[in-house]
Amino acid sequence: MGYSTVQDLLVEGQIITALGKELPTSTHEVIDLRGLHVMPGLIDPHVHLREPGQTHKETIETGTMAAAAGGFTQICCMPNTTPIVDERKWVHFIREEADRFGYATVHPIAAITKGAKGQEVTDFVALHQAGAVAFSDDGKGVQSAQVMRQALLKAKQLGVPIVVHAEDESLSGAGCMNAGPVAERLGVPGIVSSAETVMIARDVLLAQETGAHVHMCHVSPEAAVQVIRCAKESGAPVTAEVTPHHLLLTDEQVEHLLAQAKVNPPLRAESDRAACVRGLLDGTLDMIATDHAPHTKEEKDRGLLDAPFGFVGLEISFPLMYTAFVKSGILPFEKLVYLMSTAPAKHFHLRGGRIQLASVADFTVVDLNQMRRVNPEAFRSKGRNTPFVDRELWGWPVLTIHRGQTVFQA
Ligand SMILES: NC(=O)N[C@@H](CC(=O)O)C(=O)O
Ligand SMILES: [Zn+2]
Ligand SMILES: [Zn+2]
Repeated sequence: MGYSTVQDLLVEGQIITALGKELPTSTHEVIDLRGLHVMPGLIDPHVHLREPGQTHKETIETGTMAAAAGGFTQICCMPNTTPIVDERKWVHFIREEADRFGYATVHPIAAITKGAKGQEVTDFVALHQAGAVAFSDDGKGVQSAQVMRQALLKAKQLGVPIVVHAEDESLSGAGCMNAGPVAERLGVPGIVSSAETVMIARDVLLAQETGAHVHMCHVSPEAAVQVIRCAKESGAPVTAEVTPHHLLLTDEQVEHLLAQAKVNPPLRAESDRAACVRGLLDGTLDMIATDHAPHTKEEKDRGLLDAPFGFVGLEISFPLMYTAFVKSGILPFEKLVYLMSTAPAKHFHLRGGRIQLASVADFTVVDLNQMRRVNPEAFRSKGRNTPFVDRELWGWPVLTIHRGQTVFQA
C-alpha cells in the first residue's frame, strides 16, 4: 500500500509540498524522525464529543485534545448530545468550536430523526449543507422500518451514509450486558445478539432496495458479521466498523469490572469476538472506530444496572490495535493504517487518509518500540471509563501534525 518507505517530507503552510529522499533542508525547520513511523493522520468515524450540553462528560476542546493525543486528525462526532444535533445551527456550532481550538477536524454526523425520537426525519438537505457528513440516531436504533426507509431515500440523493446503531428495543429491553452464562451468574438482564442482528439484516434489505449506503456501527455478534458478509457478496452498498473493545474483550470482563465493562452493544461471547476478528481480516468489517463514549466517574460508579453504557477510546485505540494485531503478526502495519485512516476517509468521503503530494499535512508519528501501560489519569479526555486500565501497550503516538501544525507532542 506504499506507506513503508524511508523518506523526507516537506511541509509548507498546511500542505505537503515535497516527498522524497534527502530533500534540501537548509531553509526549513527539520524534525528528525529516525526510528519512528509516520502515518497519515488517523480518522475516527465514531466519537461522542458530548457538546452541546453534556460538558461534564466531555467538551469539544477536551475531546479533540484526546483525538490529537491518540493520533487522530479527523473525527466524526455523533449527534446524541443535549440538544440532539437535528438543526443546522448545532452543526455549525460544532465545526466552528472545533476549528477555534484547532486540534482536529470534526465532521458532525446529524440526527436521522428529530430529537432522535425515531418518528420524523430531519431536514437532510439543510444539515448536509451545514456540513453534516452522515446521519445517525446513534445511542438508539431507528425502530420503524418505514422511517429508516425514508431516511435512506434522502441519504441516497445526497450520496452520504446512514450510520446504523442496530438495536431492536423490543429485544434489548432493560438488558445491561450480553445475554449468556455471565449475565445468569450475576443475575442481571441480558441483551441477546438478535437485538442487534435483526436490525442489521433489516437495514441490509433496505440498503439493497433503495441503493443507499448503509454503514453499520460497532458490530458485535457473530451472526451480524455473517449477515454483513452475505450482504457484501450480493453487492449491497453496505460498510461496517468494529471497535477495539469488541475485537479484544468478552463478557467475562463484566464479572470483574462490572459497569466499567458496560458498553452498548455489549461485550459478547468468545465466539463473537473471534468472528469480529475474522470479519476484520477478510474485509467484511471495513474500518476501526473507537465509539469514544466518555462518562463521569460518578455516573460509571452507579453499578452495573444503572451506570450508562460506554468506554473512552481515542487515546488508546492505535496502541491497542497495534499491540494486539500488528506486533503479534496478525495484521501488516499498512493494513492497520488503512483500517484507521484510509478506509474511513474513503467511505465517509473525507479528504485525507493518505500521505501524498499537495495533500493537507495531517500526519501522526508513532514509536512502535515504546511500551507504556494504560493510565486513564493521564488522559486529555474528561472520561476515564475504560476496561483497559494498566494494559501494557506498544505503538504510542509521539507527534501529531494537523494542517501543518503540531497539535500533540509526547
Ligand atoms: N456505545 C455506548 O455504549 N454508548 C454511546 C452510545 C452508542 O454508541 O450507542 C454513548 O453515547 O454513551
Ligand atoms: Zn451506538
Ligand atoms: Zn456511539
